[in-house]
Amino acid sequence: MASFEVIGGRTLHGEIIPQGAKNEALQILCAVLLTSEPVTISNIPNIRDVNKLIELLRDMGVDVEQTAPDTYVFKAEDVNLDYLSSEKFVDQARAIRGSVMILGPMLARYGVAKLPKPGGDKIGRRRLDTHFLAFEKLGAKFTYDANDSFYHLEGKNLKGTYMLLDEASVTGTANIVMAAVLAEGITTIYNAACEPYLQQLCKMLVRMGAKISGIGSNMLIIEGVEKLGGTDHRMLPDMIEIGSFIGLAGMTGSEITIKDAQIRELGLIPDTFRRLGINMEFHGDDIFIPAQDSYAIDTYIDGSILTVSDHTWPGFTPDLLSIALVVATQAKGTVLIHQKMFESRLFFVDKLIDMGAQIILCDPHRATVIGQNKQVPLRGISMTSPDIRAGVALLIAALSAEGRSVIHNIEQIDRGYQNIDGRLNALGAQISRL
Ligand SMILES: CC(=O)N[C@H]1[C@@H](OP(=O)(O)OP(=O)(O)OC[C@H]2O[C@@H](n3ccc(=O)[nH]c3=O)[C@H](O)[C@@H]2O)O[C@H](CO)[C@@H](O)[C@@H]1O
Ligand SMILES: C=C(OP(=O)(O)O)C(=O)O
Repeated sequence: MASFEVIGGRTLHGEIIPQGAKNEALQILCAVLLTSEPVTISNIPNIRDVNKLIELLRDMGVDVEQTAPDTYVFKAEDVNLDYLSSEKFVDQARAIRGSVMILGPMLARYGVAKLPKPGGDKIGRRRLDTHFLAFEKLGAKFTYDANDSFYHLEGKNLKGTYMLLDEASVTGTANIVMAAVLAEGITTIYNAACEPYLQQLCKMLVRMGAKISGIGSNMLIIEGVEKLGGTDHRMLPDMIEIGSFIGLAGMTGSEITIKDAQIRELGLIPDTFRRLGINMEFHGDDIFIPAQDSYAIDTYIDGSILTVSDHTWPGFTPDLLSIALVVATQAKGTVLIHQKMFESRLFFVDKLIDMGAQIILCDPHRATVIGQNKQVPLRGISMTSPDIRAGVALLIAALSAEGRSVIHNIEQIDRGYQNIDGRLNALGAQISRL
């Protein structure tokens, strides 16, 4: 288990370029399985989860060539179906959440797919029913083996149909879209998730020859085609990393410019941090966050306490609530953080309380944060990162705190943030890998 040692209390200064989006990358990489032609993908983040998925694809028989540090060409001509029965496949698929999205493309192209329970953050129940109910609607036969937690799918002739998803699952929608593009006839997916990740996936599939309308809305209409061809695709900047940097700047009183942030794709992220008191200016597509000695949480128009809660897109993403929470601990004012989707994502507040933050964990989903207006700084402690976003929230807390902190289990952070210590040290942070 690797750790970061962080010497807090330093202000940072300078420009930072966000990495390519992790959750988009996981979808886009799986889509290369849909064609035998080359697919060139650029702005691929160099992070653990993405590298693991690339390795998995290579081991499945996909030809993978790295042509630049962030660019790869994939050619899925000879996919080895037997590999899905190997022990190595089980280990690889169990290590990341993104592996679940090989199911749709494999089913669509080869009529068969299987997967053990995928990995990802342990942040509460993460059911996959939406995926399998939809595959069944397309005509696939689904079985679940409870002994080894293996999901099996079979179906050579998928047929388009109307479906109303039981929830707007992000990876679920990606999986269904990737199965439907090669199904016969028309598939209508209502209550589809519509995050920028999915919009990017759909746009890429259209460039490959798919027929998809309604992109960006919660109703996707897909007319199946016989085959798809190759394409080029460039990943958007990671909106969760951008939100994390906005929070970091506010909390540490730093002046930071986030370069080429593709602001129109950020939805409510900038405004949510503004309501927590963080000033920012848009200079073209750059976000400039000036140094602030203090910042104040907004109230509602009637003066009542602000709530920051997650929602499916275009609502505020659940992946930034932990960052919003940590930012609030040093703001002036009070906020209720309401994590509606996941039931175990707020428990990391214990560590912030140990650092001196004023937080009441009301129940697993809600925490009231009473900001200390930078009058009482957090103090450095030793702590363990429970999940990727809590890990970065703790890193931000440690960077703002007085003294030395040690964060254990930083593999969680490395899952989704490329060389975070090197990039933040270049802005003046003091983070060492132990
Ligand atoms: C690899 C990847 O892309 N992971 C993201 C993806 O995970 P993932 O696709 O696994 O998450 P889902 O969208 O399926 O659902 C997340 C959780 O929210 C619940 N739920 C979902 C939709 C809904 O309308 N109501 C509801 O309560 C689900 O029951 C589940 O517990 O989307 C999540 C929700 O944005 C993000 O946190 C993850 O970072
Ligand atoms: C929960 C997350 O990732 P995963 O779905 O890969 O666990 C996340 O990116 O915040």
